[in-house]
Amino acid sequence: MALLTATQLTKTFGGIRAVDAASIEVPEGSITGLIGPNGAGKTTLFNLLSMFLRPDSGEVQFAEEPIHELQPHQVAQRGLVRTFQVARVLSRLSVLENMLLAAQEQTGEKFWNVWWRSPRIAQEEEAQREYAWNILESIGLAHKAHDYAGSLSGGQRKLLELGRALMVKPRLILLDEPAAGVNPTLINQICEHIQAWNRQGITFLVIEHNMDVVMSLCDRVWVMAEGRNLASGTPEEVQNNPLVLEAYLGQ
Ligand SMILES: Nc1ncnc2c1ncn2[C@@H]1O[C@H](COP(=O)(O)OP(=O)(O)OP(=O)(O)O)[C@@H](O)[C@H]1O
Repeated sequence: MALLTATQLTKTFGGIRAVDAASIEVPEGSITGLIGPNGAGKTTLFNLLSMFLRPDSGEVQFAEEPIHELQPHQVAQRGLVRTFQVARVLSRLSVLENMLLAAQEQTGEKFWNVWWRSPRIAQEEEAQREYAWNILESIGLAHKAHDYAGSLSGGQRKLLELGRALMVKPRLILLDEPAAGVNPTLINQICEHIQAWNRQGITFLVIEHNMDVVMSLCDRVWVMAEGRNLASGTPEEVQNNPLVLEAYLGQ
């Protein structure tokens, strides 16, 4: 079953058609890849899928419901969250505080709920704290919980972004370049964490330029070029597709 389906999405910026009638399907339980040369429209497509940008036209269905009229926090409440190419961690807060804030930020929780601590809210906060610890342990960041997020390496920030996305117990995570700027050892660890969470039932759509990562991680890959769909198939099919090679070489 498709968990996410986008049909004929278009987005223009001034004269530039960043996404041009592009479609994509993400099967439930999959790790699906999204690749394409620089400027192909991948990040813009992510923004459209998570409602950070509104499409000029086209439709997005998540869990069989249309979501293209919703706000990003409403999309997150339904279980679709995204990470960013440049990790959006708050450097002057601790790793644990970043985790705790993520759930509130992503689901649009009201500010007064955060400081007006009724016993029920205090209890929920305790449960969230425990959940955050469990995630930090599972992604190997528990020993950094009380360090400033600003002191983390690029790869650890990417892990923290993954952790923050996991805080809202999502069904689907859109991961924007999880391996970019990360050292090879940590790339392997990030891949293992993604696979482990996938086995626990979370679906992933991953933008990635590192082809080794795409090949080892993804069940199926969609290729974009100049805002449009170019190809889709298994990683091997896509890698051997002459159109795909041409799009990359022509860059
Ligand atoms: N806010 C914006 N205003 C104007 N043009 C934009 C905007 N966002 C993206 N674009 C343009 O849209 C096109 C697609 O950009 P996008 O960032 O989606 O590509 P990408 O495939 O994610 O590229 P990369 O792999 O380099 O991150 C590019 O030509 C880009 O310059």
